Amino acid sequence: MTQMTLDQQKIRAASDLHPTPEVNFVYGTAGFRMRADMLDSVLFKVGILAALRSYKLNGATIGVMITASHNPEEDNGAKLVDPRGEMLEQAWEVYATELANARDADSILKAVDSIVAQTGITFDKGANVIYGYDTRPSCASLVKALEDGLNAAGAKPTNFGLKSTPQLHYLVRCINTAGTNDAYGEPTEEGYYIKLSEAFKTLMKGKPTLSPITVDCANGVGAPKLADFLKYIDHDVWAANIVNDDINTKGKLNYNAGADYVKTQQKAPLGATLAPGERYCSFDGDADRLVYYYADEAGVFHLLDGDKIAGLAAMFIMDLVKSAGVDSINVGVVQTAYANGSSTQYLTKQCQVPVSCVNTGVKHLHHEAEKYDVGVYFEANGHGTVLFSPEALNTIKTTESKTPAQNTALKQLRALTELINQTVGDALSDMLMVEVILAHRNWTCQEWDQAYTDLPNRLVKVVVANRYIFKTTNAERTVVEPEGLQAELDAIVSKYNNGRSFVRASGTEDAVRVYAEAATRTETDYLAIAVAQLVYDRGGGIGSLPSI
Ligand SMILES: CC(=O)N[C@H]1[C@@H](OP(=O)(O)O)O[C@H](CO)[C@@H](O)[C@@H]1O
Ligand SMILES: [Mg+2]
Repeated sequence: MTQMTLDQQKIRAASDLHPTPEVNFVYGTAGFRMRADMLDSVLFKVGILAALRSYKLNGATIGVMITASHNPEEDNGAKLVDPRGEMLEQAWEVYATELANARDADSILKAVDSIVAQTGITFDKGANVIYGYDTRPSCASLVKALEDGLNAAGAKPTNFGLKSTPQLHYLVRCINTAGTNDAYGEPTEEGYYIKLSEAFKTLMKGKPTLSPITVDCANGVGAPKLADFLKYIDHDVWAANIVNDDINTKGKLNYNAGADYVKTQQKAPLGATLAPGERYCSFDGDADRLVYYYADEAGVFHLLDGDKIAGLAAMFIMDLVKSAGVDSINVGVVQTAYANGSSTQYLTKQCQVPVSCVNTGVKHLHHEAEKYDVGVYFEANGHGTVLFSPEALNTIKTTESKTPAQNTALKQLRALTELINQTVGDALSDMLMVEVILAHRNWTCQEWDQAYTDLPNRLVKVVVANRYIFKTTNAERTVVEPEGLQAELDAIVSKYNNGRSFVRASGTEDAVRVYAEAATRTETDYLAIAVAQLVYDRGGGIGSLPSI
């Protein structure tokens, strides 16, 4: 039944059951994320907010994903998903933060009223919210808090159960596009597997069978979901060994495993012994990030991160676009300042692909990627995807082939648009894309890695009294405050061959991040520590600094 207004009494009564602790909550880069035992009130309010967002959009289905991605098991979090499967519109992040910090029923109702007034919400079309959660033990009680919020605000809730983050994004888009020209797929988990597996099989047709890949699932939701996906693929076409698939033992989630661990530690996860010549990859805890790696003949570990995946994808798509005779489609790559300098050089100089650099955070990359016909975006940490514009999709769909070769290329391009999850970075879909490209190129990881050599790089965290005094511009590559800091930084950087360094306040941790790269490992370490020292001195550093 639809309603014309919110039931204030209901919200008041329910909010008494979810008291707000004295914590400053922020809807940040990745939604709300912190220790799970602090999040009960937050989830209750996320329920209210998701309902409001749906009312605002005339009953379009909104998603809520309960996860803390690669964070330790004791953390949890929540992110809202907009109707096309995208991240919540930025203006609403402010409302999320306001509501989360309203400490009693009166303040909650006041915050709700203010959101309703500011955004011009009407209630007559009702509200629909779907939600899913990862494998964390805290999810069960947080789901209850979320449901209380949804019910109090009069939304129709649908529990989709255990899901990877990208699966939830997929479902939201499918539900909202069902029955339109733009229908994204069957709004079920099975529909997701069918869409991906059919496209994958089309792309693998006639290509050499790859040796089985080993997939580290960080003991997270990716493990059962990948196992489910495998049921749709004939073992002779493609096979994967799943490691770190224990989602039931306490303390194992993300522990010394997963994409974030492999990227930051630059080593293989627990449970994977690298055999030279074989392929390995890691998902993160909610299966939206992916990195590859391998060992060379000498047993040395090599990482193929988001930058490498972006390069591989961009080159492949450019070639395919040419073979399909749709060269009018332009391909661009979007990176952040954390992209390795060698990757940017390779893309711009060697491949002649336009590259944009934007602020950290997937939403920034996603929006920039929408400006290209085909926008390939990846953070170095392995979160990313490829977006095809509606015009590009239309061209790919309607172009008629003149030769068998063109016909095959067009079919493959169409399948690629189905294989790639266009809503958000998706470890499973991205992995299948990489596997397809390696099969088409007949490449090993080592051959893929030959495109360029990463510059040695180092990421250092500096804890300071107040990280927000560090303000940046130029896609976070230039510091504007504290005044004069950039000049000092430049002076340091100029002493190193191929040196590059920048500093910015983290959006997810209470620290300033220092990134440095240079021609050699030693130079990189010295540069990183010198810049970290500068930040420490200017920012009133706390605790000890990492050493060389
Ligand atoms: C250097 C780095 O990896 N930063 C990460 C990290 O953001 P920070 O704002 O740097 O804390 O978490 C974000 C959310 O997961 C991710 O998008 C981003 O790439
Ligand atoms: Mg994640």
